[in-house]
Amino acid sequence: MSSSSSSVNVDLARERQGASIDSEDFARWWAGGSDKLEERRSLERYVFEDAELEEAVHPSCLSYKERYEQTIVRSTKFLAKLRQWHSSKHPQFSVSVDSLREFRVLLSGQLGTALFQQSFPLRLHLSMFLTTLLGQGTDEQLHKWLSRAWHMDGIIGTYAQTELGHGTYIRGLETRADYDAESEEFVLNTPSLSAYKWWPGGLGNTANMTIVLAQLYVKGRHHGLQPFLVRIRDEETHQPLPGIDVGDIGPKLGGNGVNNGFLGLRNVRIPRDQMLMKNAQVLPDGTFVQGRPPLLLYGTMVYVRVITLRDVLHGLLQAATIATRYSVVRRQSPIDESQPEVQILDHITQQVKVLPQIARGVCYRLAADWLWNFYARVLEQLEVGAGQHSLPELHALSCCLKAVGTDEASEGIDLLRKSCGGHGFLSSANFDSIYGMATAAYTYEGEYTVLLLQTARFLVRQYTDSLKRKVLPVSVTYLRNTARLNWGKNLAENAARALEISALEQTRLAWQSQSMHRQRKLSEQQANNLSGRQLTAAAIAHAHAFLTRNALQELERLRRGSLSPQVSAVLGQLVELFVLDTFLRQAGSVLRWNSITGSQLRLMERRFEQLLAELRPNAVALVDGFDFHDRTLGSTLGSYDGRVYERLMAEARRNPLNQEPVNATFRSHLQPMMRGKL
Ligand SMILES: CCCCCCCCCCCCCCCCCC(=O)SCCNC(=O)CCNC(=O)[C@H](O)C(C)(C)COP(=O)(O)OP(=O)(O)OC[C@H]1O[C@@H](n2cnc3c(N)ncnc32)[C@H](O)[C@@H]1OP(=O)(O)O
Ligand SMILES: Cc1cc2nc3c(=O)[nH]c(=O)nc-3n(C[C@H](O)[C@H](O)[C@H](O)COP(=O)(O)OP(=O)(O)OC[C@H]3O[C@@H](n4cnc5c(N)ncnc54)[C@H](O)[C@@H]3O)c2cc1C
Repeated sequence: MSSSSSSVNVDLARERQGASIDSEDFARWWAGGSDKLEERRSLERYVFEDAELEEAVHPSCLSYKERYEQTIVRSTKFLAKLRQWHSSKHPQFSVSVDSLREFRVLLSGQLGTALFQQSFPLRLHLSMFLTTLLGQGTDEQLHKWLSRAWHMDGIIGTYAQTELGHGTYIRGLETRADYDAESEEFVLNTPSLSAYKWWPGGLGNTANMTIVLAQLYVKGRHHGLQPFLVRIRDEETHQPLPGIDVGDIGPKLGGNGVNNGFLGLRNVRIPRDQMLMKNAQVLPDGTFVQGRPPLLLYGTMVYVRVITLRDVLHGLLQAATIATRYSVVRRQSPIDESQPEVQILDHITQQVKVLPQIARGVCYRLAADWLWNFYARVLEQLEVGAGQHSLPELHALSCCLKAVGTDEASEGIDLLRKSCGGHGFLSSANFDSIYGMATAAYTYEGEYTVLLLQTARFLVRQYTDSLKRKVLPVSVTYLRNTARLNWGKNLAENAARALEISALEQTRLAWQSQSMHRQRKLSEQQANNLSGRQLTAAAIAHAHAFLTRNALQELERLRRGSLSPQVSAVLGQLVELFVLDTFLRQAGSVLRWNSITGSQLRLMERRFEQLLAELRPNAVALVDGFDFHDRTLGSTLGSYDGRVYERLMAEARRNPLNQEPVNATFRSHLQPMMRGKL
């Protein structure tokens, strides 16, 4: 349970009593077992009961500079606490990809989001800086840097890849590192305005070191992009070092605690051993040695894409928790004129807005767990240098799931915001910061369309392999199944199969489009550009086919394990709702590629509505089961006690504008204006 149950709103209390599932039972499953649930709750108590971590005023009422300063004050305190707690629980701790992920899940899933609704700059150190060091550093480099970096001993890092002129097309990055064999140093430069690094989180005022992605030149010869470890601020004084031009890029639509920055480099020299050399090396005499495949340089991007699905599903479920609780507390309009006004969740149109978002978040979680395990397997294959590895499949899947997941989670969060009417628009409801973070993820770490095109490239290749009767990777085996839809009794199975057929046909269409343009003697790139609509549609359809099939398969797998009957039943309803909802939202594409009659479609719609009715009584128990602490939700509308109006009023009164009866602008401007003296 998230917080005290004293004076709970009566409607909310009645919902809890009337549920047929036990939210604690669900919470144990959701957390991965009772030990994990208890461990997280004890950590939350440890952090949230610290008064120093509370905010005196709502962050939306602070200036940009004040917000940065307050974020630093609180985030350093928070990280110190988190470290103490972590080392008491894990005394034998060693830094690894797994442990970083665990730490990152703590930061993004619950605690980090709770305390820093617009995120905080030190996150980049823990996510991208450490991950790149781990993935791209040699053993000697790890020995030298990793422990210091983990403990932030004189090091606060970030990851500087994007430039003012280029984010997507990273081969076009302009920052260069020229090797000087005499001094055994690299000389780094951003030769133009468009070469300035632009966007890295924490770069503005916080980081004193960064990994810089730069084009390597040795004796004038180009050796592609490489990562360099560059100190940008003095460890003691924090002054920018000679040749460094650094600052913050300014307020954004969301994530305003992140301190995204710019960086110019003029003849900045670093020792040879500060190029991260796990993949490629420059020997002292300037000999360039390409070790592992150059593509592995992109490893950090794959990691963050894999993990982003999990980040955004948490945001979606936070928004769904807020909207669900509000929807049972809020009463508006009677359905039957002779009866009192109903809880807005009793309007079926409200159920359509809220319940599918819960189902979506849960099924994204099933996909995110699957994707993480797949990522870990591929990492092992790469570590042992296996000739046959699944990196292309992982890249293709992580791209389309990151793209579609961030797009649909953002869309879901905004729908949930709108489902709360006017109050949903207030910053104190907290949809703005949840949305801001989710929609940022649509762009960062690979923009939506660009990632879809990467997936499509893989799909078309697999499709042509299928024509040659080759064995296909597991996530695309359906491309070989040319059977038409065989409508059966299991509606979810029909829907999942129809989505696979749509994905297959979209891929075929994309391939045909490319081939048609190639026959007109266009280059491969021109043909790809002209087929862009078909290619992106294929990648979106593939993501939907994967997400629905994966949800059905994971449900079966989990049911073979130790699910309680209650969790099994409600999970079954959620998975079915997700599959039917995906099918109905994609009706245009589905009907284009499948022969489905009007009455079959009506059956789907009826079952969809039935599922809404079945889930309605358990809606509150379900969102309680996600176990978001009130501090995590940070919302006047979504707190555990449902005392919405009291909290709205209290938050309004806390607003700095209400701390004095008459604002000074009355005398300085309003009154003179009324007297015609302005
Ligand atoms: C509310 C909830 C939200 C809560 C959130 C809370 C949590 C907050 C946490 C905050 C911390 C995280 C903050 C993250 C900040 C973002 C950091 C960034 O954006 S950093 C900046 C991120 N920037 C970006 O992401 C930039 C995006 N751009 C790119 O990634 C690339 O330039 C490109 C892929 C588009 C093209 O690259 P190019 O070199 O031109 O390649 P070609 O197209 O010519 O393909 C050649 C071959 O390579 C293959 N291949 C390609 N990639 C990969 C791969 N990764 N692997 C494997 N293979 C790959 C490809 O398949 C092809 O194979 P084949 O067909 O030949 O066999
Ligand atoms: C909140 C936030 C945090 C970030 N943090 C970091 C960070 O820590 N470190 C870092 O290095 N970077 C960071 N970035 C940068 C981020 O990775 C890039 O913004 C992102 O990769 C998109 O690149 P872009 O901005 O160049 O967009 P562009 O590529 O310029 O996109 C603009 C439009 O062009 C289209 N387009 C571009 N190329 C193609 C193509 N080949 N085919 C079809 N359409 C195309 C896109 O679809 C889009 O519609 C961050 C960005 C944000 C928003």
